[in-house]
Amino acid sequence: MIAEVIVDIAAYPIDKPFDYVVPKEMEDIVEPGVRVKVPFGNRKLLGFITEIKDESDLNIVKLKQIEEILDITPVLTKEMLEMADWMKNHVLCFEIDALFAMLPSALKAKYERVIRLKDRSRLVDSEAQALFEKREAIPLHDVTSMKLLSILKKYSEEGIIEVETIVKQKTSVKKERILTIQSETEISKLLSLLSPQAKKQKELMDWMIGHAGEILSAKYVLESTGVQPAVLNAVIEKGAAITSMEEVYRDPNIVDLGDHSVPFQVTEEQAKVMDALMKEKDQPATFLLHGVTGSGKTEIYLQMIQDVISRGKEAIVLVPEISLTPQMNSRFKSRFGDLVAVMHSGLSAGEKYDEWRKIQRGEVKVVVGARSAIFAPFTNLGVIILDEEHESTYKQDDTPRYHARDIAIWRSQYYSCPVILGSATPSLESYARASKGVYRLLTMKERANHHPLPAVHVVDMRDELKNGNRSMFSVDLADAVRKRLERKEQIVLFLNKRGYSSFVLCRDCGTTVQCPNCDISLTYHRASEVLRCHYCGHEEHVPTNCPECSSEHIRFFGTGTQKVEEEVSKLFPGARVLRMDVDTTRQKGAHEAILKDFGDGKADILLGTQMIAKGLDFPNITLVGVLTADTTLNLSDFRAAEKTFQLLTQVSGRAGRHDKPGEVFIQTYSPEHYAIQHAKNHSYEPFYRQEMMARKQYEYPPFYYLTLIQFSHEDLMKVSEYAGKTVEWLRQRLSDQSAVIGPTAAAISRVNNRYRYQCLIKYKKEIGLTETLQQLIKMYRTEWLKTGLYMTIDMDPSTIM
Ligand SMILES: Nc1ncnc2c1ncn2[C@@H]1O[C@H](COP(=O)(O)OP(=O)(O)OP(=O)(O)O)[C@@H](O)[C@H]1O
Ligand SMILES: [Zn+2]
Ligand SMILES: [Zn+2]
Repeated sequence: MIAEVIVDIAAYPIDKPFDYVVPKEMEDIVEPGVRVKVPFGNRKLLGFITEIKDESDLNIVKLKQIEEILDITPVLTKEMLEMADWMKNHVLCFEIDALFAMLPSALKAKYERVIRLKDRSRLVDSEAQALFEKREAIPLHDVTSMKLLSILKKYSEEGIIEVETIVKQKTSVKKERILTIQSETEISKLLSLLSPQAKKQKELMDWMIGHAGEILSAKYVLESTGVQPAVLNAVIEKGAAITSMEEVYRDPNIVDLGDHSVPFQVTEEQAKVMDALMKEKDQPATFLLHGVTGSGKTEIYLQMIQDVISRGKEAIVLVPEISLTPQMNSRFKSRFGDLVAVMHSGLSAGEKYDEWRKIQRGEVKVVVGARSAIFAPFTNLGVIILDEEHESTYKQDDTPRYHARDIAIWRSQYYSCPVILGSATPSLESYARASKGVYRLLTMKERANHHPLPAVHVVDMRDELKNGNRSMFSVDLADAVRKRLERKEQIVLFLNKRGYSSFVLCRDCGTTVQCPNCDISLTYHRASEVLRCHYCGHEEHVPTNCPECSSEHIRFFGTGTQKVEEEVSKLFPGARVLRMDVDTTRQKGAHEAILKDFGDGKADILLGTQMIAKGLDFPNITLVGVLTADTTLNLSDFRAAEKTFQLLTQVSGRAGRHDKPGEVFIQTYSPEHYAIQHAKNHSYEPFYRQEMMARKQYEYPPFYYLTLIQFSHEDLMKVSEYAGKTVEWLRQRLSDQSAVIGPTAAAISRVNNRYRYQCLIKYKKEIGLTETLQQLIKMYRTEWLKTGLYMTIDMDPSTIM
């Protein structure tokens, strides 16, 4: 018996499975989707069995043997193996990269595997009985008899045993110090021996007498009594309590934001949409649900999923970045409870693996998660939903460079179930497809409560400057804020993008302080008084003199959220502000905590970046202020206008969602720009038409396809040489239907001391492009890589910067 194995060796020039001989005794156990350890050269590698066959085309004598089996039941389904086969050509990656993308990281390396006994009474084989005699769990590694392994495989399928992966977390398992307080008599005895100077210890022991015999966490004791840890330790040492470390259950933090647990009576528009969906609930159809902000798209998702669950099927819901939308989480949990798993980047490897297992075992029916949740190992999918489908986070910018939407559509065909792409501002691509009838367009033009969309005012900041207002608040916005503060209503202040916004500038010579490794300005962090590079992590102190001209007139410039916060406290003394940005949300659960506080009315103003633009649904928000609309507009990217329009529409949509009417102020230096004007009027379609004309004229998607090839090298000459070679090579091979543009230096021309170049292929139809690029990759991996060059190919770049 021969197994085809995809091995974990990404630097290899060719992407193909290798044949291995299956040792006789393993024959009953191996099957596609199982992980194995195999010899490769003089190394041992992790691999996946993709196929079992009787014979090899190669000389059997030369074939090596599988060395070890890591799973007794497959971790990859047949569907995943097929999907990987499709992905490697679709996104130009190696099959192994596709397979790894589908699994939680816990299964990517070789972690310890443990067989756990679940039902002793059904252990019938004497060998198995002997194995588990006196033990509930044994390392899989210890089972060397293949006969025994094949018995265990059968048990595992029948649910008598279970194989678990023990994940050794870098941060170690979450443990808490637990105290068992001694009896009253014991503590009284200790008290009598205490020296009279030890007042604090006496205080603590007195408190403990009131809690004699209780089991409490050390944290609780410290918080309740206010004593220092040293005092607690001294008392424990004397014997007033016994301590132990106990593991706390890993539970992805979901804050209950008080959501409806029963379905709403649908509105007329919602009912129409539901009807259309229900008619094709068994069809692999892709729907584009275009509904204005607050139209109740989430309610559609919830009711659709309710139906899917009632038919015994499963649902995947993707959200752009779940840690940014705790409200979504909370809504799904309150409707479906324990049937929901969550998957996002904020979870530890262990938590992710726990959630993944819940899905694989069929314990949950719904997964709500970020991009990679599209690979959730469900086997009976009934619907796949992408909320905010226009978001660029659905595209992975690293190998494998897949778009979750494409994977969703592939899976929907596999299971013959619908895909719902939802957005108030669909991507141009999706809307164009819907207009052509490739997707079904469903529209909701009204808010669920029939209230109007908020009134949007565009403020020309050039006029403010002319009138001598140098503040970042226009007179009108400042007035509006004051009114809300008086009326005790809530305000969202949105600062477009943090990155470039806060840098150090010399007022005499105009120099900005640059990263020594990258071609970009350093960002100023006020809290720690340092300059930091967001590309390579370089950090330095703020200089007192300009590095170029030595002038002392060097100061930070721009509008970071911290600076806005300071200005707010000056302009609106007494206003309570919550700031939500990368700095304030570093800690786990911080997003949820900030939103909960805001929802509970503990602040008047929520100030933040991109992460507050989406998904917020709070009744008391009546004013949204966009401090700087222009940042995204000025990006040298063909999607700049689209991104600006989307962002402004989304953030405006946070205002006036419930009974109180909303108002929005957009501050800009280019008020006449069509992206801003159409956002002001909430007019998606006119924006779409105008933007489509521009795309057509400049030959960009969705009229043309793009492939971006990027190069980097420590040596500037080398990188431009290889980029040039590639362009020549491609021009010789591609038809004259395609344009190869470049080579040019990338917008950020140096990162981490590597110079960056790129070229762009624009085409409408290019048969054989994939094969040509695969040849290019082979050439790169066999020859160019050795010279220190890196090359990446993106068949559907989300940006070309
Ligand atoms: N049929 C309904 N009856 C009453 N209230 C509803 C109904 N449907 C939705 N709502 C409420 O209307 C508000 C807006 O709905 P939802 O958040 O689902 O909108 P959305 O389309 O997802 O908006 P956005 O794109 O801005 O996130 C929510 O508070 C929701 O609870
Ligand atoms: Zn200077
Ligand atoms: Zn840098």
